[in-house]
Amino acid sequence: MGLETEFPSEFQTPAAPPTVYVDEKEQPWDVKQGGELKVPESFVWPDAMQPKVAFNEYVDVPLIDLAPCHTGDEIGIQKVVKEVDAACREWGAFQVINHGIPDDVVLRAREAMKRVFHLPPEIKLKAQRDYIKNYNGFGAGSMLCPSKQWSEAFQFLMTDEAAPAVIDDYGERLFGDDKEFFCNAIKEYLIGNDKVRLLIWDLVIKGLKVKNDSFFKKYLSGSVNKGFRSNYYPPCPDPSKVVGLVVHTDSTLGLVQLGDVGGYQLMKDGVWMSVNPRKGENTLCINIGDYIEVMSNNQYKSVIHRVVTNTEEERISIDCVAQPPWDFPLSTCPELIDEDHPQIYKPIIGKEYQAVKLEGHVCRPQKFFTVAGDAHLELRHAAGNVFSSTSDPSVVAARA
Ligand SMILES: O=C(O)CCC(=O)C(=O)O
Ligand SMILES: [Fe+2]
Repeated sequence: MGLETEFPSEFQTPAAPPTVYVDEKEQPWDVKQGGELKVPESFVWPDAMQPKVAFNEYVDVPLIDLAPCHTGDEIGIQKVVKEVDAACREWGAFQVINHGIPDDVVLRAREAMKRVFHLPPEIKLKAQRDYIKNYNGFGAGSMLCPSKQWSEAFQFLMTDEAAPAVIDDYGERLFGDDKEFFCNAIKEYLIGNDKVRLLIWDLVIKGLKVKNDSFFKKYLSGSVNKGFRSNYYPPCPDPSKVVGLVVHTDSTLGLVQLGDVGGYQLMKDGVWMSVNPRKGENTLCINIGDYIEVMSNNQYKSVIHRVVTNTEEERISIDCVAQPPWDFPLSTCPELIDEDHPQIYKPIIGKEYQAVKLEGHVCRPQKFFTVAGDAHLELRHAAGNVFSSTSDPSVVAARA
């Protein structure tokens, strides 16, 4: 079945799709060497890029209670706006409770994804990622990273109108006649996420004190593409040598359900920190993303993050995003540019921006569109991300 949301034709010839583990007979995490589970050599990352902070050396990122936004308590809402504003400026990420997605909806979505990731490779192959058309389906952790990550992911990007058919199609391929649980769980979860996204978006506009909010509102109007992405990180015999998900920033506002197991790490002031997933508390982790960083003239930060693994427990996360059509002109809100706050970013079309990311510049590709040229390149290196292109020697070494 054709999916409505396809990449523009410029994207349809990616240089080389990364390895898709699901097409191998055995998954790397199940391969025994001499009777013991070991990390295959091809998964070992260069020293400088190996994670040094453990999955459970937790820090608390700002935790914001959204309850007042549901009761309409004006004083409470003002407090939430201030908290969100401070978190976006300092961290680029925060966790929320009382976001409005009921516990049982979250649990069903998580259970559905657990069933998906536990399917045998030959079934997953039926939903293999389509690297030519739209990057939807099953595949290696990050499609932006040519090195092997200790994870796999299932994702799709689609318009609201296309969503039910896309989900039914994947349900059929993965579960046949038993697809109902999966389909209902994912559809319900997406509806819940839409409401939270609009709420956060509103708080962002209030926090930035923008008088004419149409600049921001345009972003989420019209034929918006919704993205669903679930990541699976199996236990790893040696987490110090591998990367679960490569260092990156999210393009757009991301609502990440971190699950109960640590592993999500963000970088703040040049230091990696493991975010406490707050087991059992029904939180969402909000990543501000690059687009809002650009729209806000760098007042709100797009958080640099990655995922590390552990030896004991598998980890599943679910990340939902929304983005305007590919020809959306990404630019800075005119109200947020003045003498004291000169424009940081050149305007760019959404698809050009994505093309830069897909080329392998996986983390804050600012060098391509800051007014000041290369000024922000340092950041990528500070994040330990030395991928500047797929011909980068360290990448080639890591792939060999
Ligand atoms: O697995 C996680 O916790 C985060 C996943 C993530 O960063 C992503 O899907 O962009
Ligand atoms: Fe991310």
